[in-house]
Amino acid sequence: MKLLWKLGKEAIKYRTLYIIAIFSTFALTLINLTAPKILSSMTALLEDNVNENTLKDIGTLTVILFVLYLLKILFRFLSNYLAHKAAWNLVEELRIRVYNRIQGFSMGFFSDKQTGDLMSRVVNDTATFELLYAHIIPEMITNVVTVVGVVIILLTINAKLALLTFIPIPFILFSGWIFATKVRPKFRVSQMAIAELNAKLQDNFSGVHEIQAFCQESYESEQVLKKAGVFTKSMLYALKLSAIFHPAVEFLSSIGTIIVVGFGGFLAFHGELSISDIVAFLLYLTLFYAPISGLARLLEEMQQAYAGAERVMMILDTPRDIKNAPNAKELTHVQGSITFDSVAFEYEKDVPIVKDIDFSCEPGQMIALVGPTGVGKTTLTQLISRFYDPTNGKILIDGIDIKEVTLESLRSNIAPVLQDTFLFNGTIGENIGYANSAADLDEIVAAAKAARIHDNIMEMPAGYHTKVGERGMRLSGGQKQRIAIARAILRKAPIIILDEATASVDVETEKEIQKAISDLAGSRTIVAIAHRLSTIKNADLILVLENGKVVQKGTHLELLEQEGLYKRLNLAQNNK
Ligand SMILES: Nc1ncnc2c1ncn2[C@@H]1O[C@H](COP(=O)(O)OP(=O)(O)OP(=O)(O)O)[C@@H](O)[C@H]1O
Repeated sequence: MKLLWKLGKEAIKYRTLYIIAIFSTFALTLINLTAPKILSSMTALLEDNVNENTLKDIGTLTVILFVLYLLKILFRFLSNYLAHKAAWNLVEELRIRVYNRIQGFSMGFFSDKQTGDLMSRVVNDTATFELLYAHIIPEMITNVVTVVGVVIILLTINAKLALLTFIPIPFILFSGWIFATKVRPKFRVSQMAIAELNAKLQDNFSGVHEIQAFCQESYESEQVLKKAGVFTKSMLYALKLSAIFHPAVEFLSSIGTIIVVGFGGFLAFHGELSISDIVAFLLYLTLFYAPISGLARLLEEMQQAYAGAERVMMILDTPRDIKNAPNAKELTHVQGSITFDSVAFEYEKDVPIVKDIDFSCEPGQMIALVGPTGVGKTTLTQLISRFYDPTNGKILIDGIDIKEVTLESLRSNIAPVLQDTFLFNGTIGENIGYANSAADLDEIVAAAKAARIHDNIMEMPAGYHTKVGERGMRLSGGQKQRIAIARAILRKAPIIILDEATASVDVETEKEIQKAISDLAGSRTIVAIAHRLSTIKNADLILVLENGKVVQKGTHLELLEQEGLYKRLNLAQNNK
C-alpha cells in the first residue's frame, strides 16, 4: 500500500498528460462499444420496412460511423502517445535519480554488488514504470469498461441469450490463470537463460586475453554453446505451451459464437430475436472474451511491475552511509597537515583491519606507509578521502575533523593515484583532464611533463588525442600509471595519495617519477604506499604496519638503526 502511494506520488508530476491519456483511453473504448451498435442498427433498418427514409438513415449512420472512426484516430493517438510520453519521462527521471543515488553510495555499498545488477536497476527496473503506466493501467481501464459495457448491452438486447454467452467466462478465466501462472513463467526461465548467456559473454570478452593465453577457446566455446542451448530449449518449451494454450482459448471463445448461432437462431426462428440483434451479439462477442482471458496476464504483469518498482524504491530509500554532516562546512585554504587520532576500521563487523592508528604530519611533508601485503595500507588512505568512515577515532586535516566538512570540498583537496589505474574510454588528453575540467591543453601538457609521460604521448600517432581503449587497454601498465600521476598533479590538490604509484614502471622511469614526486614534495603533503623501500627513502615519516597496527615510526635512517620489520624488509630487498 505504501509502495502504491509512492508510485502515485512519482507520477504526479505528469498528471496532466496522464489524465488526458486516460480520458482518451476511456473515449476510445466507448467508441469501440458504439460501433457494433451502429452496424446492427443498419441491419435493423434493412430488416424493417424499407422506404425512402431508410436510405437517409443509412446515410446518417455512415456519417456517424465515419466521424467515430476519425475520432478513434485522435483518441488512439492521445491515449497511446501521451501515456507513453508521461511514462518514459518518468522513467528517464527515475533512471537519473537511481544513478545519482548509486553513484553517491560509499565503497562499502559496491563491495558486494555486481555491476550487471546495478545496471539492471538503472535500466530495466525503472522501465517497469513504463509497463505499469503506459500498458497495464490503460489496458485495465479498457478491459473493465469493455466487459461491463458489453455485459450491459447484451443483457438489454436479450437476457436469456446473454446469460448463455456468459457460460464460457469461468473457463476462459481459468485458462487465463493457467497461462499466467504456468506458461508465462516458462518464458521467464528463458529470459533468465539469456541473461546468463549475456553475463558469460561479458566475462569472456573481458577475459579474452586469459582465454587465449591458456588455450581455453574450445572449452569456452562449449560453455557458450551450453548456455545458448539452455535458452533455445527453454524458449521452445514455452512456445510449445503457448501454442497449445492460444488455440484452446480461441476455441473457448468461439463457444459463445456457437451459442449465438444455435440458440440465437432458435430464438429468431420463434420470433423472439431479430436478425439485427443476432448481428449485435456476434459483433459484441468479438470484443468480449479477449479482456477476460487477459485478466490473469494483467494481474501477473502488475506483480512483475510492482517487484521492479520495489527494487527502484529500495535504492531511492536506502540512506547514504557516507554523507555530509547537517552543518558541514567547506574545507578551504588547506595547508595539508594530517592527523590520525586512535583510528580503527573494519569492513565487516568484528573483523578489525587496522586499530589504534595515531600519527601526525605537517603540511608539505611526505609520509610513507610500509608493511606486508594486506596489512591495511590502502584502507588507511581510503579513510582520508572518506571512502569509508573509521569505526573508531577520527582523522583531521589542518586540525578539522574530516566528518565536519563537505565531502566534495574534502575530496577536491586530495589527488589520488590509485593502485589500479582506471582510465575512461576516451583520449589521453581527456583522461588527464578528468581531474580538473577547467584545465586547458597547456596545463594538461605541463602535468604530463611533470609525470614524465609527455614524450611517450608525443610518440603516439595522435598524441594527446590518442584513444586509450576500454579501461585504457591500449596502453602499457607503466603508461597508465604515469597518466594517473599526471591526472593527480593536474588536480593541484594540497594532498596527494600515491598508492604504489611506481609499481608498474621500470627502474629508469621510476627514478624519473621519483624526481617528479620530489618536485612536488614540500609544496604538497604526500601520502605514499610503497613496497619498494628505495622509493620512500626521503619520506619525512615512515609508518611500518604489521597486524593492523603501527609497529614502527621514523625516517628511513632512524628505522634502519632499529631492530624490527623495516630493517628486515630493507635487508630482504637489498639482497634481491
Ligand atoms: N571492500 C573490502 N571488503 C572487505 N575486506 C576488504 C575490502 N577491501 C580490502 N579488504 C581487506 O582488508 C585488508 C587490507 O586491505 P588493503 O588493501 O588495505 O591492504 P594493503 O596493505 O593495501 O595491501 P597491498 O599491499 O596488497 O595493496 C585485506 O585483508 C583485504 O582483504
